[in-house]
Amino acid sequence: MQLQLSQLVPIPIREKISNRQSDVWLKELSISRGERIFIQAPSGTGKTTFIHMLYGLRYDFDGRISWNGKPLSAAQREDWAEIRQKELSVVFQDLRLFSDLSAWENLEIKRNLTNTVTEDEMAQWLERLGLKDKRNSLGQTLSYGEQQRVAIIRALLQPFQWLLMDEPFSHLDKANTAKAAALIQEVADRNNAGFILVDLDENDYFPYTKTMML
Ligand SMILES: Nc1ncnc2c1ncn2[C@@H]1O[C@H](COP(=O)(O)OP(=O)(O)OP(=O)(O)O)[C@@H](O)[C@H]1O
Repeated sequence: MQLQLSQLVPIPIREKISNRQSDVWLKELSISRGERIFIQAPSGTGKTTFIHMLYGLRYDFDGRISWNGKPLSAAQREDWAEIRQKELSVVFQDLRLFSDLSAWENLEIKRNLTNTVTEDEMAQWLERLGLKDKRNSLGQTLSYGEQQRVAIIRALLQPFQWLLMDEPFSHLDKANTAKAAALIQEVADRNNAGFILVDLDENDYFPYTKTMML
C-alpha cells in the first residue's frame, strides 16, 4: 500500500503553514510500503490534523492523498471500513478507549474483529507492557500512560500495512517507551508493515528509514 501526497495543505492552517519550511505540506511525496517514517513538528503545526487526514477523518484540505494510487476523495464509507480493518491502523493522540470498559474488554473488542492475535498472545503483550495487574481496571481508572499502552496494544490487534502513531509515547517513561517500541517493531515486522510516527522532538525510538519536518 503506497502513500502519495500531492500539494497537500489543511485549509484551516494554510496561512500558518505558508510561513514554514516543510517536507510534507505543499510537496510531492511518495512513501513505499514498509517505510518507517518519523515526522517532527512543534506543537500546533498540524501533526494531529495530518494523521486524521491520512485516516480519512478530515477532508478540509486542498491537494491529494492517494493510497495505492486511489485518491482518498474517491473512497466510499465501505472502502474505509475495509482499509481500516485490514490495511491501516492508528494510535490516536487522544487514545479513544472506552472509559467504562476494562483494559481487557477494550482490547477484546478489537481482537474479535479480526482474530489475527490469540488471546494468549494478547495477554503476553499486556504483561510485556507492564499491564498484567491492570487487565480488569476500567479505562477511566487507568493513568494516561497506562491507557496509552492499552491503545498501542489495541492498534496491533489487526492486520495492517501501515500504522499511524500520534505522539504515542508522550506519557511513558524511557523504560516503558522502549518496551512499547520493541513490541510495535516486532508486530510491524511480522506484518511486513511500515509506520508513520508524528512527534514533537527528535527521538531514537525506532531506526527510521526517513525523517521529515512537517
Ligand atoms: N477544524 C479546525 N478548524 C480550525 N483550526 C483547526 C482545526 N483543527 C485544528 N486546527 C488548528 O490547527 C492547528 C494544528 O492543530 P493540530 O492539533 O493538528 O496540531 P499538532 O501539531 O498535533 O499539535 P500538538 O503537538 O499540540 O498536539 C492548531 O492551531 C489548531 O487550533
